[in-house]
Amino acid sequence: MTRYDMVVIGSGAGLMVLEEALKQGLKCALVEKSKIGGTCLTKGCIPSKMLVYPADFIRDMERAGRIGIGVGKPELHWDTISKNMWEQIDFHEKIEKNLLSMSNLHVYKGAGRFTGPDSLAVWYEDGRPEDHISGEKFILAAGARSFVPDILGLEATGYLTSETFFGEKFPDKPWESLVIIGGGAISTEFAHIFSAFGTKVTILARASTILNKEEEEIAQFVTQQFVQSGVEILTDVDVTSVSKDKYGKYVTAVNRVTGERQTILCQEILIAAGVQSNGDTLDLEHTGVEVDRRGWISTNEYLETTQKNIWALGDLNGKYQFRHKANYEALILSHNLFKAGKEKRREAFYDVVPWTIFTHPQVAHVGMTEREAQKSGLAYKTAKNYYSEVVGGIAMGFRKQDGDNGFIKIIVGQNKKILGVHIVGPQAALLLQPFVYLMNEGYECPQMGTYEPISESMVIHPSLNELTAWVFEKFD
Ligand SMILES: Cc1cc2nc3c(=O)[nH]c(=O)nc-3n(C[C@H](O)[C@H](O)[C@H](O)COP(=O)(O)OP(=O)(O)OC[C@H]3O[C@@H](n4cnc5c(N)ncnc54)[C@H](O)[C@@H]3O)c2cc1C
Ligand SMILES: NC(=O)c1ccc[n+]([C@@H]2O[C@H](COP(=O)([O-])OP(=O)(O)OC[C@H]3O[C@@H](n4cnc5c(N)ncnc54)[C@H](O)[C@@H]3O)[C@@H](O)[C@H]2O)c1
Repeated sequence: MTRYDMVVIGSGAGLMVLEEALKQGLKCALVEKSKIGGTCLTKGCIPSKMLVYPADFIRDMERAGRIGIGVGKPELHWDTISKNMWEQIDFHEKIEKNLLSMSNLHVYKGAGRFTGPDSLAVWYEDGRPEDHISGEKFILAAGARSFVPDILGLEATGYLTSETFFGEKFPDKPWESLVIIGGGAISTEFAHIFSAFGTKVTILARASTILNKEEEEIAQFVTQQFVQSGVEILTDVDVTSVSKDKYGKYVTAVNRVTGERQTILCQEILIAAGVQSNGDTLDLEHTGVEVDRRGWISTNEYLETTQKNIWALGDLNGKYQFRHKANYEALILSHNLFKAGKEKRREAFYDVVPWTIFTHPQVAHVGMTEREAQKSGLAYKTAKNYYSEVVGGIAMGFRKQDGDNGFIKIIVGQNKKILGVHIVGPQAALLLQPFVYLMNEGYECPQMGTYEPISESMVIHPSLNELTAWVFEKFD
């Protein structure tokens, strides 16, 4: 049995810790059962944004008349759009080649499961005999996978998840109609993409609104914009069954409040009902690693699990599922493992986690919603400003009475402390990011006037903010 100084399971943000370990000259193993690069690169943030941008462009063209530009009906070149997207996904091959050339690293392309607190079996899909390895330290970065609700007829009818969409079920052309089950981030990004590409989209959401983690006014605003663009939204519904015949797929949903039943005919069904931990694939019962009742691995502020030689980061610990959050944790862990003495260890904080839903209009979020501020009992005040109130927005064609006139809403506590910021409209991610830096100043970053609030903050991924924030990593 080969023994390693460090074994990393999962090649998303896990790669960042691995790279640091390799730089230190440690003998390392990487265990990855799928494409190297993880969800973000191969089936998440990056390929989805290669589709979002063309969809944004179509929506901008549609409103160009307001600023005095005439354009014809946009023509969709699906081959070009798909090619650009697959080029990004295929980057995993380059990363793998590079890793394979490293002398102090062995890459195991299989599924890892613990056989003891410091030993792992690697199982291969192609039937090769298992490998057995052991390690001094283990980094769990195995992420999460789509949660598929138990719906009558679903398996027999067939459906997509983000994993199969960015895989074997990628369509030859946009569907004529699509039902999306779920009303969160994936749902609203895919609804934007495919409605702009001409697909008739219906969203079936269990909650009383789509985007139910967002500021209520913003969820309503996006709902109105979607309806305006022809997206049908049914909220408060339970999907009870699906079936198919020669005309297509049928999705039946029952309103949880009124009991009304509705059946929708569509060409394809996308499940976007949240994610579940991949912790259950790791046979953690052979270790002392504790998981919570939903299977997320419990970690403390140092990303330590309850087993002293095992750390966990990213989606797997259930604390916000964003790539920039996983990166933040990977940097903290690398620092603590390789650069710090015990007393100088960095702690992970989750008070200032920003995100952007790249739907249309874009939605950006950091800190508390007003409802959360109310619940907290803190004294607070709010303020709103609309795109139509500033020349930049007016020049983009926004007027007070326009239905798509987006806004920023801030929630501020005592002593001018920023509690929450929510933006809906063009470039929301870019507009939000400075608030993230401010919210971190004097908290994560003790000295004022340095670039630390930028370099130490989470930077919304994948947004153009990375252009300005990552420059601090490029010193000669
Ligand atoms: C469609 C979509 C769009 C998204 N868009 C955004 C976005 O715009 N911005 C954003 O910040 N986040 C986005 N996310 C979320 C983001 O992708 C995740 O938060 C992030 O990738 C998590 O990184 P990770 O390193 O924790 O896990 P992952 O990147 O998921 O890596 C885990 C890896 O572990 C492997 N693995 C799992 N179990 C085992 C095992 N037993 N043995 C071996 N290997 C194993 C998996 O194959 C996987 O490659 C999106 C997600 C999806 C699905
Ligand atoms: N731009 C981004 O940062 C981005 C984009 C896409 C995905 N993501 C991440 O990926 C993860 C997965 O995205 P997601 O959209 O699947 O999850 P999500 O948690 O954002 O949304 C899931 C939604 O589905 C609803 N739901 C659950 N079960 C349902 C059912 N049976 N029927 C109808 N609705 C149901 C939930 O109420 C929830 O609103 C998220 O955690 C998110 O953080 C991020």
